[in-house]
Amino acid sequence: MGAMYFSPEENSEVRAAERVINGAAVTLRGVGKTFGERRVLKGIDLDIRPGEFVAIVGRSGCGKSTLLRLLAGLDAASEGALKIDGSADDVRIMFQDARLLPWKRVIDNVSLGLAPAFRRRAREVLARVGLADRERDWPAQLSGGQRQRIALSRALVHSPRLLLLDEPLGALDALTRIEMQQLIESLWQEQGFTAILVTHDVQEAVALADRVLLIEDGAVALDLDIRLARPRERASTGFSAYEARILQRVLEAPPIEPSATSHDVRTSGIAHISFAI
Ligand SMILES: Nc1ncnc2c1ncn2[C@@H]1O[C@H](COP(=O)(O)OP(=O)(O)OP(=O)(O)O)[C@@H](O)[C@H]1O
Repeated sequence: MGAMYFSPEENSEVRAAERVINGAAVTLRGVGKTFGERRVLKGIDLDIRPGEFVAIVGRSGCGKSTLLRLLAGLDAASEGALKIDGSADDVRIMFQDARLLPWKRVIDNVSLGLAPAFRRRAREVLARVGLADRERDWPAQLSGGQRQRIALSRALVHSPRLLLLDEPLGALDALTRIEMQQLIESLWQEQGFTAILVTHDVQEAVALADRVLLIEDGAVALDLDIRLARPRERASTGFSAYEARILQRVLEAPPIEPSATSHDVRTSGIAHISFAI
């Protein structure tokens, strides 16, 4: 039998089928969030498949972090239902700042909350992110990029089924950022978790995500599948076309008025979050 050739789209689907899928499914129905008079998120319906990599983009203040906080269970929705197929312990979140404990060594930061028997696992994860030799260091002895690798290790040591990433690479220089993107992509491919990444960087969204969501005026204004083979070639025409399309759509949206308030929320339903085992 001759060799089989796949178009980039088909190739991407074949690779997805080969991946270990260990991720949690996420379902949102009519999810909204109101702060005082301001209705930040309105009636969001969303189905995220196990193992999917979703990027969320949108103008500053559109509600990206709010949505992630609801998914992490750090905040409660004001309306609607949010369901994550797994337990609360299956969900981990990573922020722009590493939030390491300065008085604990690297290894102790990574194994925080773990029984001593799991220290070996912490060492394995540190080795995987390339920092095995820094386990006895204090966080202050590390660079920003290294600290984010530690934060990533601290999330991964728990083998999450849903990893939430809130602009985790926002403070890094361009080169470190690309290296970290590659690391996150390969860890996601190896471990099969569902990933939801909030980012201001449309190129980062296209480089990493199966699907890019644009939040605008509190709702999902664009839900776009990225059908490009991995690893993605940033200089390719297909890549640039996706990037241009998303960027153009973001720029079409009117800037968010800081004073904009709205809408009567008194009729909204009861907030609900549940984890199905
Ligand atoms: N705890 C809070 N109390 C009151 N208002 C809040 C709170 N958290 C967020 N908001 C408001 O909700 C809106 C959305 O904020 P959010 O942080 O989700 O935006 P974002 O899209 O992540 O912005 P950025 O890209 O700038 O980080 C903003 O108007 C913000 O002021």
